[in-house]
Amino acid sequence: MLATASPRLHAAARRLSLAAPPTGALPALRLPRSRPARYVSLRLRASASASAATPSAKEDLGFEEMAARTTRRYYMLGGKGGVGKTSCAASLAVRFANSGHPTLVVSTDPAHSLSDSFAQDLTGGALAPVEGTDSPLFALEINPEKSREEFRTINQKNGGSGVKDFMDGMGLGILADQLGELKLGELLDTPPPGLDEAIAISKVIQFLEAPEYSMFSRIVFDTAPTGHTLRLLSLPDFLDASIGKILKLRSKIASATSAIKSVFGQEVQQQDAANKLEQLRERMVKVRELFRDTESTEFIIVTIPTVMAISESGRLHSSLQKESVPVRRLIVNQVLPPSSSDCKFCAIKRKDQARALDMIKNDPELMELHVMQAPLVDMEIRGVPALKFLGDIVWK
Ligand SMILES: Nc1ncnc2c1ncn2[C@@H]1O[C@H](COP(=O)(O)OP(=O)(O)OP(=O)(O)O)[C@@H](O)[C@H]1O
Repeated sequence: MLATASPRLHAAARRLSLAAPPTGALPALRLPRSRPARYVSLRLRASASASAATPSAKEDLGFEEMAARTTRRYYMLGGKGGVGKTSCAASLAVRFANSGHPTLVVSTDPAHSLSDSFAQDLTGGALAPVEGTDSPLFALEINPEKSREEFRTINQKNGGSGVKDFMDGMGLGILADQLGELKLGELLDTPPPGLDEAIAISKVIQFLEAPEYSMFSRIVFDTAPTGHTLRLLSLPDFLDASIGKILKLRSKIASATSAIKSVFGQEVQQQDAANKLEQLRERMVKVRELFRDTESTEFIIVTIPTVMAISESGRLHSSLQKESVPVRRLIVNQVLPPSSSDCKFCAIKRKDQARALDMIKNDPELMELHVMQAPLVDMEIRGVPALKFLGDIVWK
């Protein structure tokens, strides 16, 4: 038998499915119009140490450990496409909000599904309050296209062929070629996958530094599928190195050409572009630091019990370890619960799942993680009541 939701929950889900959120372009990040009326005191337990990147045998990694400490903590949920990252991230956010933490859940996945998950329109690019939790819960879908546009603007100012022609004309072609070798134009024109997500995360970090957002003690990220996340992690080092070189080169060029450029009125523009690049580099460094901060951040891998998904989770885990990103928990979603009356299809499916679950037990890296199983439930998980239902089962 599958994990069964109550008829009331089913009725609530049916009502929500009639109110699908509209889609549309997302404007820039805005502040929420009003603060939530209701605040409940934090029911927090004594502080528990969470500094280890891998769990020790004695460490209790239940939900209490996640809810302990009033200081801000970030949880990034990631994994293969379609395994249930959004459902798990949204259910964790609801669970935090119901245990006393003012919480923000952010989607940086270009294919947003937070709106669908909360059955609420979150497409405005602003923090949207989510109704129905004990403590404030806000949700935010960041538009990766916007981040990309912002990046392209830097390129337009920073020199495509215009700058090269200009430098050629001044006998500075060699330097222009050096710039070309760094593939700056290419990089800026077609930003590498993961860059838009990195910029989106850095934006969230940036605005969370403002005093009006200090109330959020738990930030849950619903990240893009595995490939993007891995590229995002290697991106800061790559950008750090290339932008560093570019800026050095640019200052050499600037000193040689400033007089002539000022005649053409380009000096200010160049400086502005250099500042923006430097700003971007700093932001990327911050994202990298956040991902690696064992005190405040944890990456939770979400998977399903299939050989393919678990193999990919193993690779994701290795890459995260290589990048020193703290990972301690693994969610196996959509597990068929035991049953005494299986149909043939279910019996075969169950055997397949058991084989896949054995892979975790036998994997030297994955076996070290705290494994949580989430059952396959008999309803679509949409809206706060359904997310609470899932969250209470998974986050124990
Ligand atoms: N435990 C579960 N039981 C039943 N249905 C589930 C469960 N977990 C997720 N689902 C359903 O599976 C679908 C995909 O889930 P979700 O959007 O959370 O996945 P995702 O990994 O975020 O997907 P994407 O990679 O496309 O963003 C949704 O329809 C969701 O309701």
